[in-house]
Amino acid sequence: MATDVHGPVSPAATPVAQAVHVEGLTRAFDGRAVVDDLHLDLAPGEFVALLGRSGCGKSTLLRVLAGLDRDIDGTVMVPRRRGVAFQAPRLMPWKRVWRNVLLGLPGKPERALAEQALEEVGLGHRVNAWPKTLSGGEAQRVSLARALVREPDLLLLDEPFGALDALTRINAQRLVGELWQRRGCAVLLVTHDVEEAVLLADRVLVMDGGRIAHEQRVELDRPRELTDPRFAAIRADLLGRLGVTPAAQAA
Ligand SMILES: Nc1ncnc2c1ncn2[C@@H]1O[C@H](COP(=O)(O)OP(=O)(O)OP(=O)(O)O)[C@@H](O)[C@H]1O
Repeated sequence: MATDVHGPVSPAATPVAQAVHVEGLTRAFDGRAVVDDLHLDLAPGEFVALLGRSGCGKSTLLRVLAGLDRDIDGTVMVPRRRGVAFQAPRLMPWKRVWRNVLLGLPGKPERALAEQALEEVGLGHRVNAWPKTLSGGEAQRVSLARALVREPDLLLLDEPFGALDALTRINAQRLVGELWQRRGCAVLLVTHDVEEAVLLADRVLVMDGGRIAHEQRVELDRPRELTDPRFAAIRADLLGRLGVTPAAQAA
């Protein structure tokens, strides 16, 4: 796996067999460290969800891992092949769907690549559509196809289902779970939704104070059942760590 390194490489950070290796990462804005001496490793093919209160630095961390923000201290090692999808699909309205999927790829990529990726997200019939004719869920799937067309070893998802209605969201979650199992890439999913995190991830991280404050492995078989008491227990524990009281959970 070809690796990108941002920041100085410390002797300890020789290319370990990890999809992500972060050592002592700090990102400050106006003298305030939003990410503060953070350490993080993701194994190849591991699905990790990242939770945390609003403003705790999740998106900042994701942008650094995506290589969109390099104004950092510490060391970040990530695969060269990365795909990113954000809450807003960020499609270019003047380009047809297939061209949006190929956006930013080097050289002159074949249209067939976009068609394949769109097929994979269930949008084979929308290849020629204009973005404005897509539903919110479809636009989000185009954005996923754009991430997949890069054959990523690491998929970075920043609340990709945040703006979707409940039913579309459930379908999108299922799709991401299937894509992950088929592709075998590592995934880091930033979400506010504890249930979504426990449903999809091998490991759930809670960020607080600019660091990973808690880590929870989810060792339940897939597909996971919301009604499984073990699921409910993990969910309740994570909600508690996010400051949601048992009374509020029951409401
Ligand atoms: N470019 C920037 N300039 C100044 N401050 C910033 C910048 N980007 C982020 N911040 C600040 O960093 C903090 C963390 O922001 P970030 O978006 O990473 O949080 P988050 O955990 O993703 O929040 P949310 O869950 O609400 O999306 C916030 O206080 C935010 O205002």
